[in-house]
Amino acid sequence: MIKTKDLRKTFDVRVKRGRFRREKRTVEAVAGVTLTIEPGEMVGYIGPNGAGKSTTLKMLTGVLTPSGGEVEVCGLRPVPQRTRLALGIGVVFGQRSQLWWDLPLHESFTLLRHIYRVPAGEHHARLRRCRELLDLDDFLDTPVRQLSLGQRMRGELTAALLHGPRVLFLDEPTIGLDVVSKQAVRSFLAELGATGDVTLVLTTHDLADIERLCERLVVIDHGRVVHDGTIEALHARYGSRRSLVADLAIPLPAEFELPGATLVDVEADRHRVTFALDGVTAGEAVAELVAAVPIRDLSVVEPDIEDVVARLYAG
Ligand SMILES: Nc1ncnc2c1ncn2[C@@H]1O[C@H](COP(=O)(O)OP(=O)(O)OP(=O)(O)O)[C@@H](O)[C@H]1O
Repeated sequence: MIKTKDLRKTFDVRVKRGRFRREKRTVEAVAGVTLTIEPGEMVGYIGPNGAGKSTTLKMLTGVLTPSGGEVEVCGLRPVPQRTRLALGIGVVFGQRSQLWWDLPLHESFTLLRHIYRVPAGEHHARLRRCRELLDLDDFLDTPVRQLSLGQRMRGELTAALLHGPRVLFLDEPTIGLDVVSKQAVRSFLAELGATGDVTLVLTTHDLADIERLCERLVVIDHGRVVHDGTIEALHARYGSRRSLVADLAIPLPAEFELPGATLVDVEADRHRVTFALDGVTAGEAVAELVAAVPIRDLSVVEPDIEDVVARLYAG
């Protein structure tokens, strides 16, 4: 569905040198990205500020002409075939709007139907689905400029989907949303992704979006791909482990050892112990611990995606 080979984008910028001189400098925003994304995949495309994410998305959507390499989306070359590509893709940029500010939301949707020449039946069926899943009915008659950010974002998602795109590009779709709106947007996207009809490419700094939605994570830094795989593979690469946290009824005996796990923390006052599970399942570890000491409470903590991604960015 999406293919890039050694995709590159450079920008020529003028930087100040001394009081009067300006020097030309070339910024390599995307420095050779090779990717294949299959139909129906949900891919998180992340990286630190300035890594080249937006520039990549702009080349995939035909907004920017690549400086080098190859790119194909829905079997089309994005820049020369931009008009045809527009029929096959939907785009949501959290910071920008594709709606008409002075029109009620439903009129924006009607305009989009005419622009994309969507048959009335298809339009109404898709709109009905979005209205149900995104709870649009309370504000369909409200002018876009009066919508809250959460309401507008639900409108943006609908607008991006009404022509039935095969690929949806999302750039920070949950930025600035409160927890309830974030959950609504994430659930909607999860449901959309589960149908397998739409390929999702999601760029975000909110890693909870990625954890909830994306099996595959592509991490870019300084314009280059530094990880392409599952979140689990990233954890494995950095040796991040699950932990077993247990509140004990009595202190842990000094001689106690848990094979395949490492004791990483003891909070003396609460008799709370934390083991990193290196080579043992949570079930085996619990069984060993219960046999040795009475336990009041316990939990298994998954490795934190923020930690592992921060380590990747730092590296
Ligand atoms: N039009 C432009 N002219 C000059 N340099 C640019 C232009 N657009 C982007 N850049 C530079 O290219 C690099 C990548 O920018 P890009 O916006 O793609 O990063 P990003 O990963 O989307 O960052 P962020 O997470 O902050 O949005 C940055 O160094 C940026 O300054």
